[in-house]
Amino acid sequence: MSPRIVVFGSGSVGAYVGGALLHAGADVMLLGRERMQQRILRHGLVLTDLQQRRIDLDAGQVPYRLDPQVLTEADLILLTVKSSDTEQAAQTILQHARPSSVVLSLQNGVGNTEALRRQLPGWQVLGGMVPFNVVQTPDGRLHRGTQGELMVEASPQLSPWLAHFAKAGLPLLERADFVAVQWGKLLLNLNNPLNALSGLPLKTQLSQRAWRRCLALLVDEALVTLDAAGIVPAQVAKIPPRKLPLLLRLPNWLFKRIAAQMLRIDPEARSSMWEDLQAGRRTEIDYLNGAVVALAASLGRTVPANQLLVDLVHQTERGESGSWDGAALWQALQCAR
Ligand SMILES: NC(=O)C1=CN([C@@H]2O[C@H](COP(=O)(O)OP(=O)(O)OC[C@H]3O[C@@H](n4cnc5c(N)ncnc54)[C@H](OP(=O)(O)O)[C@@H]3O)[C@@H](O)[C@H]2O)C=CC1
Ligand SMILES: CC(C)(CO)C(=O)C(=O)O
Repeated sequence: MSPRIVVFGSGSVGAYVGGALLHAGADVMLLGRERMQQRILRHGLVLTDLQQRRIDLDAGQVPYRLDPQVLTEADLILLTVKSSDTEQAAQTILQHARPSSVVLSLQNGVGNTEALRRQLPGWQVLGGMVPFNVVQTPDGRLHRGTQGELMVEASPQLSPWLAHFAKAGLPLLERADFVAVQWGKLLLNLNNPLNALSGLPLKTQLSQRAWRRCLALLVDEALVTLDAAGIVPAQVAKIPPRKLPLLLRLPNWLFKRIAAQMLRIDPEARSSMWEDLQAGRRTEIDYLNGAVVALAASLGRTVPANQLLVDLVHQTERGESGSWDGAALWQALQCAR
């Protein structure tokens, strides 16, 4: 019997990765909530990407479960809940899964693997990083709108699954410097609140210099903080972290020529935080820009631009604030500094 994968928290990323593995013949169970189950019952599981690839799975072919009991059969648990659900998910794993199962977090943020290790002492917990974007489209697809390869913390425990991921078109790039990878990804995720507050698709938002200047400020603050903490972020995209602020500040015509890679984004793509605000869910702001605020505070420093974004997103979660335009936010960030 081939080892079983359970994707715990099968929303945008989980159902996309799980669906691709299922299509490639892996033994996969999707564990999630009613919202995604209903979507799959209505539309099937349809995966598309910016290279026009399409996978169509009928609802009957997709084992989507709501009962965490399925964790008892898991050899590999792919954790894809949002960061605020990690602690509860760890308790559920502890209650139902076998301690011999491997837990691979595919979440954003720098604290999830540590939180899991704290709550699952003695378990094999590994970090993973999803570089690409997945959105749920109104016509029922899960659409991957950007490129990049999955990175995972190097471990022999993953060897039974490497071939399955490769066959699914999602090869796992093993990295020994995983904390650096997580911080490298977090620098890119500093754009999540900007994208969410702009209400614009990622490509449109990043095409506007005002928004890029806001992002450059957030990245500047994070880089200074990481330097002070002795953390060197890894390069996880085409552009090295240190060059990012300079490139982001370029005028539109030059940015489009020099950083064309950054705009190789499907017009449909939006950040996961935009999806959260649309669905009226709690966002991951405390785990993204909030992680920079917390690291700075631990060093007796402040990062006013990132702090302002944390505050604005919380206001928006409470319905006290709406969307912004880039120039107005740029002004507000300048005032905050
Ligand atoms: N979307 C993207 O493009 C990317 C996302 N990521 C990261 O991946 C992680 C997942 O993001 P994403 O897929 O967008 O999030 P989603 O909110 O789309 O998916 C998470 C799913 O987990 C479900 N869930 C939460 N708790 C439980 C539980 N206890 N039992 C069962 N199901 C549960 C949620 O249900 P419900 O909503 O009903 O609560 C939801 O369907 C995040 O850390 C995100 O930052 C990384 C790269 C790209
Ligand atoms: C891929 C990326 C950076 C897209 O914004 C993301 O991680 C997210 O939406 O959470």
